[in-house]
Amino acid sequence: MILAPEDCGCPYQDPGASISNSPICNGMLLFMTLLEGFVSGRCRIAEPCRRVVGVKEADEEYDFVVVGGGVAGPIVAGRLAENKEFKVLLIEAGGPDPVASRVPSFYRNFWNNPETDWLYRTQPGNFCLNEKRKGCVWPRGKTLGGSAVLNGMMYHRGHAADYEDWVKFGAKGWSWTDNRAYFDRSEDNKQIGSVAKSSYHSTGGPMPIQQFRYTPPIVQDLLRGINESGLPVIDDMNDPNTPVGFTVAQTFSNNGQRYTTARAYLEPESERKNLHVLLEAHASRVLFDGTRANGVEYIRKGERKTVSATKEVILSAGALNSPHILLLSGVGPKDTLDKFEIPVVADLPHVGQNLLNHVGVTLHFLITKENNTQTLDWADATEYLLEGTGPLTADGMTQMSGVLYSSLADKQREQPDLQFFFNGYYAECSATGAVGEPVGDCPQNGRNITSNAVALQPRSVGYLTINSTNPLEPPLFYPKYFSHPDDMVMVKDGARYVRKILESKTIQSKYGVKLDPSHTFVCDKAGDQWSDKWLECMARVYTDAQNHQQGTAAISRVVDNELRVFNVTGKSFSGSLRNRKGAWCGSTRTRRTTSKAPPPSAGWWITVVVDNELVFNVTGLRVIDASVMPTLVTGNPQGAIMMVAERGADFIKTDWTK
Ligand SMILES: Cc1cc2nc3c(=O)[nH]c(=O)nc-3n(C[C@H](O)[C@H](O)[C@H](O)COP(=O)(O)OP(=O)(O)OC[C@H]3O[C@@H](n4cnc5c(N)ncnc54)[C@H](O)[C@@H]3O)c2cc1C
Repeated sequence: MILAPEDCGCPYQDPGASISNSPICNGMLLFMTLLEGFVSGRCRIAEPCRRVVGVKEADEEYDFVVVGGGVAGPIVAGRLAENKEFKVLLIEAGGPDPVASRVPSFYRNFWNNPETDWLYRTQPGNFCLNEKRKGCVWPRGKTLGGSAVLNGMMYHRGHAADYEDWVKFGAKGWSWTDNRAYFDRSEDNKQIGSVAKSSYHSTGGPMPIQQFRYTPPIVQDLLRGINESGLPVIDDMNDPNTPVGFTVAQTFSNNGQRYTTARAYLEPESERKNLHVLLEAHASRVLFDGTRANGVEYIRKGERKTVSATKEVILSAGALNSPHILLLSGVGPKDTLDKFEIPVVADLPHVGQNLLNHVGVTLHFLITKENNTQTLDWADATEYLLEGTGPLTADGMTQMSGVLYSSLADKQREQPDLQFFFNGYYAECSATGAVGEPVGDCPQNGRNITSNAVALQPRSVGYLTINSTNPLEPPLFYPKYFSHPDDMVMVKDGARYVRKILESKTIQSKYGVKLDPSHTFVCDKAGDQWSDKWLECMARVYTDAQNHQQGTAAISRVVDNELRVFNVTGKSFSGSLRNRKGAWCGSTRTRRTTSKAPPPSAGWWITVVVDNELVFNVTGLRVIDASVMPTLVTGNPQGAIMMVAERGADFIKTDWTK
């Protein structure tokens, strides 16, 4: 019965990138291809009638052009298109949201796949040394849905103190209280009254939030072990009354399926005619008339094309790509632009700076009381296809997380600076679907799991820059991990908590967990296991470069409080930002400036009084994504990025509906 595709009442649509290319299931083509075919044949998963597959070609002109269909872009485009007067284009470099990625257990199947991942790596340094000095791997989603197609789906809003830090950084009007309504606007919490309380969650937004339908037994045992270790077990990481503790996280999911913002906020072109989605279109630069952004150049099927934006261009290409596009467009540090002979539109020294990311150590363990077998089998696959339940509805141990204070944390602020992740028991691959199929060709005693201890407030700050003017050549990423000694202190503190948990009575008696010698041997000479020196060696070799990059076009450095790109050029000044009618519309700032920009030819602008002279901002250009978040949120960032996108869309709508 499960073999036959269902009749969904709409023609079959492109299912997007396939898991058959997944490097993680190398050599398991037959079973994985069959399973994927069955998944694509289920109406409630593939939803062909609701599928966004993109327009064949873009029109010549739109009111708004949004670049990047990841987490932020679909929210911005979807919210703008709610106004029927606006004509909106969303440009995405990758293809459609892969249907198979809706199966939560295929969490890792789209990593390292050139069809869905930008395949980024950092520049090498004294970290990620297991990668043979080639830097760290940074998976980044290249598909409609963006990095949310590759991510662990954990929903976290951060802590109130995070947004106090934003305000301290200069992001006026971005406190927890200011942001709260926009978190609420996006959320449709399915567990209010059980796991979540209505006082800090909401319903009715486009994004479904809930725990997965399946939790592997080891997760419950880990929570028992955590309790035995005297560490807190809590219901909800978003409850401000329990700022630290471990739990089964709530996720961006519904009915056993992953939800991206592309799925939650976009509708097919047939239903929303004023929103076009252009897929497989790589935006190469923003086009300007003077300092006014008026379009985007993109590369599609090997051809360079342009599209006009009569009102605004919005960059939502993520913290690694939005600054890249800015630099290629002549918005960035003048010396860099001069070096590559890119005409300077705005000398903004902070573009690409302030590259922040959580960082930690991955510790490898063996469960000695179990064999290393595949978690995915026919029975689980059938259960998922027929009932929408079972191990395929979850991402194994990844659904569990916790946050704690390191020895450096300021507990008064209730801002934890450590986060913990656990990995294993993924129902992601199988060659035959047989129960108990061994993992790999060489049978091994002991199941592999890992745990990560991560610093949420690292002091090391990186940067990115360009290596060429070729838009298809990736930027250079310098994360500068562990360049500040505090970061290592936090990571070591975290690793010791992991030890405590995995050495707890329940975990030892049921699973017999021990460190995996095939990984620890590298640091044998550094010192005794768990000693300071050994931990430092482990952190530098098995660096956990998280995927929470933020800050590269930060509010108050690159964009103003309403996410408009600055172009304050001229002399040092201290003045107020006013609109054409003279109304005050922004905070005063003082900065060194170099040259004067010509007035924009059309559209709105903000004037700035500079020693009695008038200069004009870059107009018609905003950045709305993780790039603008000036300091790290202490938790998984997608929830906060969604809040930023909701606010950004609101700023634009307010400006253009006056
Ligand atoms: C493996 C992994 C696990 C994660 N786990 C979690 C988690 O559990 N919870 C959580 O909250 N966060 C998690 N994150 C982080 C989260 O996914 C990101 O922070 C978030 O997706 C960033 O959103 P964004 O909109 O800024 O960028 P993205 O989601 O990366 O979207 C950017 C989009 O722009 C497109 N794009 C880029 N350049 C161009 C161009 N030149 N032209 C056209 N399009 C372009 C990209 O293809 C992409 O679709 C994880 C991330 C990864 C990679």
